[in-house]
Amino acid sequence: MTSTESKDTRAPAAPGTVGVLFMAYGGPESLDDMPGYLADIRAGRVTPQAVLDEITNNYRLIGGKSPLPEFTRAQVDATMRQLESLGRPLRAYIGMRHWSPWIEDTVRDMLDDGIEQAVAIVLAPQYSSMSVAKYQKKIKAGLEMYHGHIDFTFVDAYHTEPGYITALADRVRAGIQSFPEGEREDVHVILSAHSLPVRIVREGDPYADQLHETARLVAAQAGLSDEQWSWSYQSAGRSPEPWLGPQLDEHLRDQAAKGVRKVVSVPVGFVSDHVEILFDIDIAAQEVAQALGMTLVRPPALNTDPLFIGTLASVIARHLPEA
Ligand SMILES: C=CC1=C(C)c2cc3[nH]c(cc4nc(cc5[nH]c(cc1n2)c(C)c5CCC(=O)O)C(CCC(=O)O)=C4C)c(C)c3C=C
Ligand SMILES: [Fe+2]
Ligand SMILES: [Fe+2]
Repeated sequence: MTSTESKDTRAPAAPGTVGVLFMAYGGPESLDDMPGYLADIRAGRVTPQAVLDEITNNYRLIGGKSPLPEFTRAQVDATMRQLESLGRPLRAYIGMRHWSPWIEDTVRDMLDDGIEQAVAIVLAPQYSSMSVAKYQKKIKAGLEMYHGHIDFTFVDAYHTEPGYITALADRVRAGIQSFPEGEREDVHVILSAHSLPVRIVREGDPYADQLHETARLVAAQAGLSDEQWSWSYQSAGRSPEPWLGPQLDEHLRDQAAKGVRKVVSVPVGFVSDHVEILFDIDIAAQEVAQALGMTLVRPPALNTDPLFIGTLASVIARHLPEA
């Protein structure tokens, strides 16, 4: 069954069918969704009007909605097609953390379908108490809310999976090759990911370490020397406490001060196009780079790259209960 099949037309699952629950951040499907979407992300705290206006405008500039739900559905369908070769009865489900289809509602659908065993994976390769752990808590909340039991196996992280690393290294190489041959030696690669409050990492969160591990593997596989690449965070939230840095805009300024004029930007923590790439890099960071006299190239996001889809399929296959 594909991820797009409607709940109304879905038959009960055959006995022994294993549910595969793909979870993603969620995104507004129109500008009207913005206040509700932000209220959920901000856990009900009122979003100041200026912040709401700014973020709404960012979405307007990338087409008035988040492309994340569509890319998520495409990733899920492609992964399930690969998993068909296992010859096992599997059924795909999608649950979003901050927008519909909400994880809790999807868990209810799984219970209604008679699913008893399931694998849950987040479309984010690095584990954090602020991301993956929160998705997993929502599954537990759904089971409590609907008074059911499903034996879930959780995928916590897959940040060193070879297919994922190769797909990113391919992007680094493609970005460098987009410059004329004689200029490629001067290209600097910036690998980045969503920032997190410093406090969370000080409390022992593995997110930053896992990101650095991913980045080192990607740089090594792309054959970059230590001078040819650097690390940056991006998309820090608008809260007063310190977030992990350097932020992409200040990092670009530092690199420009060192004489860098050609940049390849590869966000490694995001697996599909959404506002943190399409606005934060393609518009905001691009503007900073241009003002600094830099050329910034951002290769395509992973989306349905076969290497990445193969990674998802293999990670899920390894977490399936014994047949
Ligand atoms: C590991 C941590 C986080 C990841 C990964 C992440 C991905 C991610 N975020 C957005 C969009 C928004 N995030 C916002 C706030 C926000 N994000 C995180 C953490 C991660 N996000 C935190 C801790 C916060 C702060 C929440 C709070 O209590 O205020 C926001 C709100 C506006 C803002 O503060 O900038 C948006 C929008 C996407 C699309 C995404 C990856 C798919
Ligand atoms: Fe976020
Ligand atoms: Fe964010």
